[in-house]
Amino acid sequence: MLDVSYNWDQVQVPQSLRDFEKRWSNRNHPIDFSGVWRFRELLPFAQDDQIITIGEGQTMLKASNPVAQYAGLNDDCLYLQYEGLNPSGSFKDNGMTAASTHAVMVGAKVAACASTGNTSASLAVYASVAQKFKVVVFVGSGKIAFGKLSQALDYGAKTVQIQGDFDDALARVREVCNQEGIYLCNSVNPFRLEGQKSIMFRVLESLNWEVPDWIVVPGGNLGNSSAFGKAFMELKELGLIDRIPRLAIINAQGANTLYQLYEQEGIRWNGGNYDRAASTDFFTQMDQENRRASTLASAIEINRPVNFSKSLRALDVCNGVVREVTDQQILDAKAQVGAGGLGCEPASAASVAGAKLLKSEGVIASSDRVVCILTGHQLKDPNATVAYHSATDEHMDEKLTSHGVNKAPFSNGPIVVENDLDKIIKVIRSF
Ligand SMILES: Cc1ncc(COP(=O)(O)O)c(C=O)c1O
Repeated sequence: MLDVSYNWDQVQVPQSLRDFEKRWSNRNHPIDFSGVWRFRELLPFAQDDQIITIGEGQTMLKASNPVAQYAGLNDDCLYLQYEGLNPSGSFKDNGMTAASTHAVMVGAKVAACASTGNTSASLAVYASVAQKFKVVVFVGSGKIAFGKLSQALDYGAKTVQIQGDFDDALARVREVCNQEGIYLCNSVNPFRLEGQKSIMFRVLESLNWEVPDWIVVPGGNLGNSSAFGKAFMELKELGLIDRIPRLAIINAQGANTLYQLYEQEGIRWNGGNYDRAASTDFFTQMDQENRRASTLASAIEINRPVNFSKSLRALDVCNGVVREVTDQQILDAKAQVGAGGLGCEPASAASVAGAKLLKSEGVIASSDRVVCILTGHQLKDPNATVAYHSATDEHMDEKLTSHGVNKAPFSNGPIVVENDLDKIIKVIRSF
């Protein structure tokens, strides 16, 4: 795994974090307008005129009391960082602006990624805006939500649907990139993680540069969590913050490799000397048994996270914990996030389900300030949303039940009424 490291002595980092904020008023300046490049001195690998941006990172942090109550936290203690507001509808744009910039810097003519959907949507939009390189995306068959697939197709990416899941697609795209000299845009690309650090810069900025107690993030390929750990490590090193929040990474139960390795096998970063033999044995056994990830939160349906080692570093830096949540917990939390004002896709709601779980365990206190990252927009996966809300006591969607979702306590299904004014009014009055 490659890591980007800077010689900070040679970077003119603003002395006050507020200097980044001031750039916000400069709305006509494309680089200041970006919620990633506004912080460019903290990811200083490109010149201003090399940056490819579409105004990503105009996202917001919002306290949500309904969601706080659901998770068992006090009012004003739970915040949602809404990364679904990005141009392609997910956090991936934070990383893809950085990877696309680097791709053009090194003269790439073709870029590629494997994707559970959001990475491909994001790469496709940057390629269509930059018009400097072509894109090939690899997706597993039947494994991608339609909202996401439609984006890749519409932005003109060549889409290769291979028989297999995300883990298969990623293994193949890495081979293809090596063999064909194609620029790889999965989060194994360290420049992507540089862009994703900015999610934490914006969280801190929104909290008036006060460090929260917890950051809770869904874990799939573990790029976000790795980037967040690096962001806090560097901010502390630069003297821009004086303490580091705790990090909770939340796996879906059906894709819980990190949970198993960190919480059950007890593997720790240990200054970089983590127990490689134990993790290699784990993955070898996984291959021998052909164990496949399976969750309705398709964005995190990943069993072989490429950023495993970097996430161990992040957990070390942030005194972190890892938890697993069921698809039932994820979809219930998702419905609460939606009803609380900011819709998200299933994977994102793992963060809220995880915060609730950690509160019930007493790991998170009810007065802790907790930031849950909503990684993707609600419209990415409407099938999951409609299936949950259409559930009744008599009928549950088969796809839900096959993933252990047997009830929908927060469903809000459509009410069927005859086309008759009196009957419609009767129904409305019954609300
Ligand atoms: C919506 C959403 N949430 C979470 C993740 C997982 O993020 P990471 O791979 O950085 O752990 C993804 C990755 O595809 C995603 O699309």
